[in-house]
Amino acid sequence: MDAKILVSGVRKQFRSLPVVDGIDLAVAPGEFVAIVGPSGCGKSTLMKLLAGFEHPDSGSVAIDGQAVTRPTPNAIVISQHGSVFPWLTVQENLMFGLSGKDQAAKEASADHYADVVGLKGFEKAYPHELSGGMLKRVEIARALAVKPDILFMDEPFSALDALTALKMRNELLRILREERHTVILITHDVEEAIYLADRVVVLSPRPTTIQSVFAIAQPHPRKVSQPALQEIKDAILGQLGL
Ligand SMILES: Nc1ncnc2c1ncn2[C@@H]1O[C@H](COP(=O)(O)OP(=O)(O)OP(=O)(O)O)[C@@H](O)[C@H]1O
Repeated sequence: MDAKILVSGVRKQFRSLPVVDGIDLAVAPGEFVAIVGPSGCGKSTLMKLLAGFEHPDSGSVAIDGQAVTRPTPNAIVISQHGSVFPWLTVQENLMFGLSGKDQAAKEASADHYADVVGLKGFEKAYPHELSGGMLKRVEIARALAVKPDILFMDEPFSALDALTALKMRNELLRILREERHTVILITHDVEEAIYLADRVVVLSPRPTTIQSVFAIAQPHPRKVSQPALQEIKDAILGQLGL
């Protein structure tokens, strides 16, 4: 099968600081790949290269066989910082970025995705009336509403409390069962990576390269406490020097 995302020999440095040192990675359509690595190794830089926000010094990134030269509309980035517009209601936030002139169709789509992420009844609420977890849901709904092929998620749940983060993981899996997306997730949380992903890529310290890759074949829902997954977790932590 042709790769959805194909990364070939990608290198990047900022002034004299080498950050990404030759990454090769092929991601299949619909695959969920988690990326873990030591703090500051270059994870976010790699994601920006994949999403077209940064350009490699050498090597290439292709999506559907097309070289990535700038951010493409069929891929959406969800970051830890959040980007919900505080002056717009939930519904207006979800309509933002939808093309077409048909206001009623946009409203219907916004309401559908509010429902998908469990925000039914909050369509007219403003962000300041929502909890942190609900805001994250707005962000995920807004990303899904534009029906992207690829979701780039950079520590999407790291600002949430532990319980909400656990809930959001399950929400994400539920949504992915209904709407197929290719997902690249950057996380510091090895358990989160094992719980969600089909493959976990472990990056080396900066300048980063791929140190190892773990395939996770267990069906969902997974229990990270099961022996096979514990073994993978220990191996990943070992790779990270822990
Ligand atoms: N635009 C930039 N200009 C200069 N240096 C940069 C730029 N972006 C990132 N860097 C540097 O690249 C290195 C890797 O940063 P990056 O954010 O990619 O790491 P990370 O693995 O995502 O970090 P963390 O684990 O802390 O989130 C850091 O030393 C950072 O200072």
